[in-house]
Order: sequence, then C-alpha cells, then structure tokens
Amino acid sequence: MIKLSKLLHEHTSLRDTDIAGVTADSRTVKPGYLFAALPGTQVDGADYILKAIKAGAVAVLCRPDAVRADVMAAHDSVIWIREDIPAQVFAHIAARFFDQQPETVAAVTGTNGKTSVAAFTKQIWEHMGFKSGSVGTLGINGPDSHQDTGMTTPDPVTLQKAMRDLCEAGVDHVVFEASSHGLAQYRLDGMNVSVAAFTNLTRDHFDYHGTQEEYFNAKARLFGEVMKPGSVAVLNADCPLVMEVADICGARGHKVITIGHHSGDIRLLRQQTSEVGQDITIGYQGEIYDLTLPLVGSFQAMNALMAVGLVIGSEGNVDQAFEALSHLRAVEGRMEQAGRHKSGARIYVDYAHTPDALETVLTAMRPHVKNKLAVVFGCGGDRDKGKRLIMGEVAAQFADRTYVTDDNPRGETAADIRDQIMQGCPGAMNIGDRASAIGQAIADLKNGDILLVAGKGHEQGQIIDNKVVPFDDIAEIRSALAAAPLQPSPQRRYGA
Ligand SMILES: CC(=O)N[C@H]1[C@@H](OP(=O)(O)OP(=O)(O)OC[C@H]2O[C@@H](n3ccc(=O)[nH]c3=O)[C@H](O)[C@@H]2O)O[C@H](CO)[C@@H](O)[C@@H]1O[C@H](C)C(=O)N[C@@H](C)C(=O)N[C@H](CCC(=O)O)C(=O)O
Ligand SMILES: Nc1ncnc2c1ncn2[C@@H]1O[C@H](COP(=O)(O)OP(=O)(O)OP(=O)(O)O)[C@@H](O)[C@H]1O
Ligand SMILES: N[C@H](CCC[C@H](N)C(=O)O)C(=O)O
Ligand SMILES: [Mg+2]
Repeated sequence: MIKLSKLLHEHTSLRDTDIAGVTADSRTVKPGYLFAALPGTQVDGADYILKAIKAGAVAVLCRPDAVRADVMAAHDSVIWIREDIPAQVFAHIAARFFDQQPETVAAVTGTNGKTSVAAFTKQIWEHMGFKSGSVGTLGINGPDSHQDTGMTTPDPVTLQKAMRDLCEAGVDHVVFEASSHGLAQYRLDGMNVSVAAFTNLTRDHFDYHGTQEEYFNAKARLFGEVMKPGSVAVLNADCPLVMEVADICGARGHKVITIGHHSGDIRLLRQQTSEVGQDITIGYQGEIYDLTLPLVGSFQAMNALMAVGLVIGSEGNVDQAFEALSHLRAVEGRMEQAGRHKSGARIYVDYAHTPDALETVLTAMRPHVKNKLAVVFGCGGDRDKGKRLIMGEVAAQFADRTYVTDDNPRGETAADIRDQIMQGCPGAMNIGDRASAIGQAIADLKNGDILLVAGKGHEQGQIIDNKVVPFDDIAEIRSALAAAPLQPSPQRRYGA
C-alpha cells in the first residue's frame, strides 16, 4: 500500500487514498488499484474504465477528454486524474510505486547493437566486481536470475518491478535497452538514467513510426527528455546522425563521450582479425590500450567500446574497463557459432533482422570465408514491409548463396513475405519451412564455406498467426548436422 499523494506529487488538490497496485490493463485490476487508461494501437484503454472500476479501481488516470462529466459524477468515489499524456505520467507513477532503482542506471538505444552493448556492459561491470543486471531483448537478467518478458523495453510496471527485484538481489548497476517503441510510448520515462548510449540509426520499424524522422525523434527522446539535464551520453562518432544527437545533448547539458574509428574520445586505432576474434588498439586520453577481443565480427569492437563508454561514463575505473574487454563472451544468438559441418564449414546464428545488420554481419564474415558465404533468412510479418526487398538486395550483393525462408510470419501470409524478399534476390532459393531451408543450406556446404542463419538469433519460437510454435535455429542446425555427420560446438552460453 502506498498513499496516492506519494505517487502524484504534482496533484496536491486531489483527495488522498491508499493505492494497493497500479496497472494499465483493466484485466489485472484488483480492489484498491490505480488504473491508467492509455490509448493504444488496437483499442483505447479509456473504453475499459468502467470495467476497471467494477474490478475495484479507486483511482483512474486518463486523458482529459476520455470520460464525460456525468460518468465521473456517477462514480465520484473514484479519484479522477486527468492528464494530456497519461502514459508519461503513468511511467512516473509506476516508478514511485516500486520506488527502488539501482544506483547506476545505463540505457542503450539505436537500431542495431542494443542487446550486444547492454550484455557487454553487464559483463564488464561483473568483471569489475559490481553486482549487475540487464533488461532487454534477452529478458530481465540479475546476478542469478533470468526472466523472459517477450519485449525489448517492457511496460512501466514490469520494468519498475524488475528494478525493485534487482535492488533486492543486491544489484547496484543496471543497463537496459531503450527501444523506439518503448520511448515513443513513454514506457521508461520513470527511469533515473545517468548515462546512455546511441549505437546507430538505420532503417527499421517504419510500420510503427511512419517516417525516419519520427523514428529518430523517438530515439532522441532518451537524451532530450528522459535523461535528467547534466547526464552522460555515449555517442557513435561514425554514425551520420551523431551531430544531431550531440546538439540535443548539448542543449540539455549532458557530457558527451564519442567513440569512433577516425575521430572520437575513445578511438579504435587498429583492428586485425585473429584466431580467437580480433586484436585491437584503442586510444583514450593519451593512453594506448592493446588487447585481444575474443569476439568474431569487426562491428563487435564498436559495440564493446560503446559498453566501455557507458562504464567510464558511470564513473567506472578506465583501466579496469579496458582490461575487461579481453574477457568478453559472445552474446547469445549474436554471431554465435552453432556448429561445424563435416567439410569443416562453420555455421553461425545471428539476430540480423534489418538491412544494415544483414550487410554488417555478411561483411564481417567475408574475411573468414575461404570459399562461399551462404545465408538463410526471412523477414517478420506485421513489421516494416519496406525492408524486405532491401534485405533481399543485401543478400544478393553480400552473400554467394541465399536461401529465403520464413521468420515470424505473424498475421501475414508467409509466402507473400518471401515473394517480397525474392524481388531483391531473384537468384535465391525460396524454401518456406525454416527447418528445411536450414537443412538444404547445410547439405550444400563445402570446405571453406560459412553459413549464416540470420534473423531469429536467440528466439525460441516461431510466431505463426497468434501462436508460438517452438523453434530454435541452433537446435535445427544441430539436428541437420546430425543427419549429416557433425561436430556441434559446445553448449550455448548466456551473455546477458
Ligand atoms: C505496437 C506496440 O508497441 N504495442 C504495445 C502496446 O500495445 P497497444 O498500444 O497495441 O495496446 P492496445 O491493445 O491497443 O491497448 C491499449 C491499452 O488498453 C489496455 N486494455 C486493453 C484491453 C483490455 O481489455 N483492457 C485494457 O485495459 C491495454 O493494457 C493498453 O494499455 O502496449 C502494450 C502494453 O505495454 C504492449 O504489450 C504492446 O506491445 C506489443 C505486444 C508488441 O508487439 N510490441 C512490439 C512492436 C514492441 O514494442 N517492440 C519493441 C522492440 C522493437 C525493436 O526491435 O526495437 C519492444 O520494446 O519490445
Ligand atoms: N553496431 C552494430 N552495427 C550494425 N549492426 C549490428 C551492430 N551490432 C549488432 N549488429 C547486428 O544487429 C543484430 C542485432 O543485434 P542486437 O541484438 O545487439 O541489436 P538490438 O538493437 O538489440 O536489436 P533489437 O532491436 O531487436 O532489440 C546482430 O545480430 C547483428 O547482426
Ligand atoms: N524486436 C524486433 C525483433 C524482430 C525479430 C525478427 N525475428 C522478427 O520477428 O521480425 C521486433 O519485434 O520487431
Ligand atoms: Mg535488443
């Protein structure tokens, strides 16, 4: 129980009452709850206010025009809180209800690399001896706990409850992924973010944001609105939009740390592929750091340095942060080696599900390919349709053999999605069933080839209509390899 006045400092004129819980879903209202009626993409939460009251809601947060005066009068025992942006107010209410956040809260936004940067940040903190947590696509991860949420940025109640649970587990450092949906829907406005990174911005989610500008504006909210003035921003100096983000940060008085190849405070001066990953040389504040990064994929060096930026930006020891880089582990489903074919060909699973990510991973693999580079991929249904043809073109340009297959068709006809991709890569094989596509690609492998199975990474299911059918790329690769004599790689590890 908590007093309403503690949740809403701004509304001093409201009658006070005890609040037993807070929710934005009428189906989970219990007696004594505050119900937030939020507009959505499917329905308007305001249509469920009377249901919430019937279930015992004692306070209702909604838009000023959401309820007629006579309805409010008929329910005058309910405390009505009327706000222009109820979702934003609700995020603060949820934060005050759960009322605990780790001392250091870092956030990561950007089109690609959020999960990777978050996982590396957590690993570096752990290496430095901090009790750490992470929240994102790989779920809520504490020092000894894991919970899937199915979201990258969970709703405010799940997020704030996770913060309290992590604090109770002794966590003092947490890093979370700020998705563009999460930012646009104010899910994380109650977070006390002290340092945040912007990895990059390329095409994705046009289905939701409409234009690239709106997509950028959603991401930029993290720096311009969510973080308190005078925080720290870690920016990718190689990203064409870095100046726009830096201007937003400047106006808000944030300290900026830039990371880049040719310019930046933390500079990647040298990068050379090695047996175990890559040898890199980094320059920072006049010091040179030479180390081996045990990660495959040149782009992972930038992700690792963004993580160092977050650690340094949250007052972590600089030498310890760089030293930790040589201990980083691959992140589950990101450039993860899944097995090796009898021919010696290696097979990787990766979460590339945007044109930029697919191009980035295929380019990163090329130096390791002695013969042909093959890719199996598809595109998710009910998501940005415009990226499908482009991803087809990327595969045609950067791979030698392409197998177009199903990702998560969701509510769309899978064959139509594949046809849209095939327009960009007419020479590809079109095999709808993902297990069969993987099987065919493996059967075609020759010595010196590399096969990339892209798009689903760590995912454990395939979403067809509204149902989730169990599916794991790594397991399918292993069973296809078992059909052909195999050498599977060791058990998968959790990086976050
Ligand atoms: C498009 C989108 O982001 N949708 C999210 C949004 O749902 P919505 O706006 O469609 O909600 P709605 O169904 O219209 O309902 C509106 C309101 O009425 C309430 N309601 C509804 C029915 C009822 O009986 N009673 C009731 O009170 C709902 O609880 C809600 O508050 O708010 C819901 C509650 O927070 C989310 O679960 C839901 O995520 C859906 C499942 C989803 O798939 N989201 C994806 C696109 C997403 O957010 N992805 C990003 C990652 C993207 C990336 O890769 O960058 C993420 O952060 O996970
Ligand atoms: N810095 C990067 N630049 C370009 N592509 C990247 C970068 N880092 C990772 N990728 C590619 O993007 C894929 C997704 O990476 P990751 O899961 O870290 O991103 P994300 O931003 O968390 O994605 P999501 O939006 O699904 O949460 C990787 O599997 C890889 O193919
Ligand atoms: N967070 C992303 C993940 C996409 C993964 C891909 N497998 C797909 O289903 O499109 C989304 O929900 O858009
Ligand atoms: Mg992610």
